[in-house]
Amino acid sequence: MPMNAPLPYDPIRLRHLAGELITNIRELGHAGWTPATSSNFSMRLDDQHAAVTVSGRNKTKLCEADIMVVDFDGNPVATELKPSAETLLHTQLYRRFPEIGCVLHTHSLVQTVASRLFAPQGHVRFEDYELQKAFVGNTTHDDSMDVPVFANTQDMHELAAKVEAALDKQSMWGYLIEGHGLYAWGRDMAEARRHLEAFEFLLACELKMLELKR
Ligand SMILES: CSCCC(=O)C(=O)COP(=O)(O)O
Ligand SMILES: [Zn+2]
Repeated sequence: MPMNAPLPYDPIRLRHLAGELITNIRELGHAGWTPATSSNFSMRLDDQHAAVTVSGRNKTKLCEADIMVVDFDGNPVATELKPSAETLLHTQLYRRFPEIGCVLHTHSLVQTVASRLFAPQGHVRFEDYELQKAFVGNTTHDDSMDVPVFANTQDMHELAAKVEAALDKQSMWGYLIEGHGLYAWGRDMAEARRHLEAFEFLLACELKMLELKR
C-alpha cells in the first residue's frame, strides 16, 4: 500500500475492537488458557477485514501494538506485522458466516487433554447437560451435541478445508484440534466467550466422568 494512502478500514472501530480484545484476552491469559504465547483471537472489523492478534505475543500482557488488521485471505493490511500463524482458521469463518463477529482460540489444559482423549472418535458428544443451553440454538439439555476433533497439522489450508467440510454437514460453535486446543466463535465477544466457557466446562465434566468411571 503506498505511503499516505487512506486506510481501507475504519481506524476508530479498530481501536474500539482492540480494547475489547485486549481486556478479554488478558483475562483468558490470567486464567491459564494461553500458556507460552499460545492462542489467538480476532474480531470482525467490516465485511472484508478482521482485527487479529500478532503472532507469538504474550497474551497476559497484550497491548494495542499486538493487534493488527488482515483481509479475509489472511494477508496483513497496512502493516509489516506478522499475523497469527492460524489466521486462516479465523478468516474462513468471517468469510462464510457474515453474522460471526468474534473467534477465540485457546490452549487450556482441559481442552488439550480432551482433544487427545477424544481424537480416536473424531468428536466429543455432550448429552444431558443443562449448560448445553449456553450455545445459541440449543433450547434444551435433551439435544445431543457433537464437537468435532480434527487432527493437528501445521498446514492451515489443509485444516481449514477439513473445517469447511464439517461446516457443510453440521452447525457448530467450535471444534477441537488434537493435542492443540479449542476454537470457539459467536456473533460478538460476549457470545464467543460464553461458548468458549461452556466448551471448557463441559469438556472438564467429560474428563471427570471418565476419571470417576475408571
Ligand atoms: C507456542 S503456541 C504454537 C502456535 C499456536 O498453536 C498458537 O495458538 C499461537 O500461534 P500464533 O501464531 O497465533 O502466536
Ligand atoms: Zn493454537
